Amino acid sequence: MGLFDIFKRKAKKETEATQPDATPTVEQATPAAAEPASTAPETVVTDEEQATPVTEGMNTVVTDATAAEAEPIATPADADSEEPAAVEASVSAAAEANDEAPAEEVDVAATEEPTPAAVDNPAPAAEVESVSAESAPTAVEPTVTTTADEDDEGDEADEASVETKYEHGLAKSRSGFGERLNRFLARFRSVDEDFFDDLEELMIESDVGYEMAVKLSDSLRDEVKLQNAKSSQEVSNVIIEKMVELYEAAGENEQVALATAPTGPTVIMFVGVNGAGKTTTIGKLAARYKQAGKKVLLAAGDTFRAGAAEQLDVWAKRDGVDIVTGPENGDPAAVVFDAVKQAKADNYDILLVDTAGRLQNKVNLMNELAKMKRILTREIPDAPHEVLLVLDATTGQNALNQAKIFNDSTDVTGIVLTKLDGTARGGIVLAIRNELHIPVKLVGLGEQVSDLADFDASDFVYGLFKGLVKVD
Ligand SMILES: Nc1nc2c(ncn2[C@@H]2O[C@H](COP(=O)(O)OP(=O)(O)OP(=O)(O)O)[C@@H](O)[C@H]2O)c(=O)[nH]1
Repeated sequence: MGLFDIFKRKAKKETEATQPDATPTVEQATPAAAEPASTAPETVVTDEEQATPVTEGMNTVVTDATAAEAEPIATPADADSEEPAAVEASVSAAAEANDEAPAEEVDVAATEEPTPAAVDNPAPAAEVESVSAESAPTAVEPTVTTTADEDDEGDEADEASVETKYEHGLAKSRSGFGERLNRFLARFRSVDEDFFDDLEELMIESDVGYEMAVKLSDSLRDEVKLQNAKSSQEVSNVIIEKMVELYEAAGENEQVALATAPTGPTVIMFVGVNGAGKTTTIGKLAARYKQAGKKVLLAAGDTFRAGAAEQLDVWAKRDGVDIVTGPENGDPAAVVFDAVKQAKADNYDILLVDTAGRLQNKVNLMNELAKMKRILTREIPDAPHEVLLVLDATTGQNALNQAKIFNDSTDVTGIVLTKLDGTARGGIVLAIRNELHIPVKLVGLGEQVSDLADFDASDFVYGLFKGLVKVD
């Protein structure tokens, strides 16, 4: 679906939602007020005086009062609060880009794969903890039960709540992008080489990646479409429209829905560096499955980081799901083995496997992940059904480098992009699609249990550009 279709559909839904009855109100009768609140300015930038003045260190002003109210523009301090993405070659180095510096590095190669005997009798290694829903603390989100009659209404409400999550979660990116776009448009005089240089800079600052930035400016150059764009609003629309076109083209045939096992437990393995949000994502996803009536088991496969199993245990209790843990510094493969056995024997629907996030080098990482996968596959031939790489969106290009390393180590089937709410550069989604061709399947839009959403390209695009695109 094209950019303007998305915006028209969403704007229509919003209008319907805000105008429940057909009786025109005084506000509706006024053309200006009938305009969606998100409407971006139609500023014709023709000379110095008319250009929106942008001063480093000051808030950029959106010239249209309505848009300014709806979309407060981030201060440069906000937008620039993230460290410039450093290019790191090793997994350890990439892990250091995260705020939380884990204490230890573990040489997994030194850890023996469990011998068949050990695997057959791994009793001392792991501990299965059953958490009854009654004894568990109340989950952050209330369980919603619906009758069949309420299903349609429920679906609409769910859809609306997902859209709202995206809108709120992407507020920082939207204002960051808006601020950069305003700065760019303030400099816009004519479509010349400086224009394309500035455009590439704008895109790179927004984390869309160098390749995507160049692709975008090249395709705009080719089309010379911008030659006809007279106002800053038209220029802005053309740029965003082209970006969405390239984004959609790069994602053809991507399967974004999470895979499920045809029979038996669905096994999902989570990989990624420490601090990316693996545990939190597992906790959020477990809550979601539990609410959908599934029997869920967690495997605390990160035995190396002190406190990792405890952190997952807190989520298990909160969600009212079961967990298999092992001793600290024990063999994670033994935990995985116990968990998959348990999942099969006790008819669990879902097994979510946490893994270590920090290993000494790529070879160790590869060995460790391969070992876990082998154990899962031995017990359930088509498992793991998903290997989800958890990436922290605030680490920008570093997240891309991590993705390349992990993808070399194990076949990643999808990406969970966390902390999108914490970045002013949501363009990372475009870079991932363009450079990695691994589908983003889930997005983290906050720290609460409900702040996890299936990735939806339309909701994402709307959340990112709302207020910057004008639909006639
Ligand atoms: N704002 C925000 N914070 C998040 C999100 N996902 C995770 N976090 C936070 O990120 C921090 C790290 O998350 P964890 O789940 O512990 O990360 P991890 O990858 O499991 O890290 P290790 O346990 O060290 O391997 C926590 O403070 C989480 O609350 C998100 O989508 N948005």
